[in-house]
Amino acid sequence: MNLEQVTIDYLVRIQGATFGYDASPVLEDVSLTIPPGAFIGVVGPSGSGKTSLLRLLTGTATPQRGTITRRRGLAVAYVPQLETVNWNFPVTVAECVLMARTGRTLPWSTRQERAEVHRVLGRLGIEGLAGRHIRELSGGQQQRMFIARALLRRPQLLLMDEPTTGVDLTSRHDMLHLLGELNAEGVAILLTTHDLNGVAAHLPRLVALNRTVLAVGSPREVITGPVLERTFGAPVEVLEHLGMPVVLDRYDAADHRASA
Ligand SMILES: Nc1ncnc2c1ncn2[C@@H]1O[C@H](COP(=O)(O)OP(=O)(O)OP(=O)(O)O)[C@@H](O)[C@H]1O
Repeated sequence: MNLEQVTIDYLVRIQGATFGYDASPVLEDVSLTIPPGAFIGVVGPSGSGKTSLLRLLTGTATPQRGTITRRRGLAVAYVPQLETVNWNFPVTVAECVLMARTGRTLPWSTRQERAEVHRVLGRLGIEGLAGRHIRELSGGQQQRMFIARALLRRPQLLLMDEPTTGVDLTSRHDMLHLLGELNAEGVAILLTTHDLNGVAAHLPRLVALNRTVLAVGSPREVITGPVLERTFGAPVEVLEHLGMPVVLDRYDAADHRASA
């Protein structure tokens, strides 16, 4: 075993990365390491660079300064924000999933490819929707379909942009449960979320991002008044409930003070 094999214990490492779409950077001096088995949530306000960070991780964007090192042969899959998808595209769920693998749809697929699509749809509990048009799915089902597409690539790292936006409470809970299972099976996960109480507080590790990484740690270390104020640029009140941090938005905070 050579020295490199001994010391590389990460899937992706970003060091001092600066990135912008034009002259002004949207990410500046970002350093972040994703170890094998990680389950990380990235939190930050709209426009803070969360999607851009995912683009650096997938390799669809390249930093103007700094480096990104990926473990050799790393399989990365990306689940986009639902609102960026053209849901009128005339395909069924099975076809859409299959296209992620082959670029082709059903008439030209092999029996093995179709069997794999059904296996992965079954794994996500949406096998019964295989023949439906993608437009007919609920938000939670659409997310599952995209996770199915991602899993077909057998990723070691799954990147997800806002996986719980537009889904109801039960679907959000099911989604977190599913992601927890995938993570326990060895898939590293990094997702972005706006939902501090419903999603971020339940993840093992968080990154607070606003143009640069402002904090990395457990929810108790990151979901704090000072870190959130630096990240979101406004005072945030944080309580503790059953050992977990709970963020009060201003409206809730006012109610809380009134009833205290
Ligand atoms: N393709 C693009 N061309 C030019 N500017 C872009 C492009 N994509 C994003 N930006 C800008 O880069 C900044 C960071 O955007 P990004 O989408 O990474 O933030 P975000 O944290 O994911 O936001 P949100 O939470 O709203 O999805 C924003 O100011 C945005 O307007």
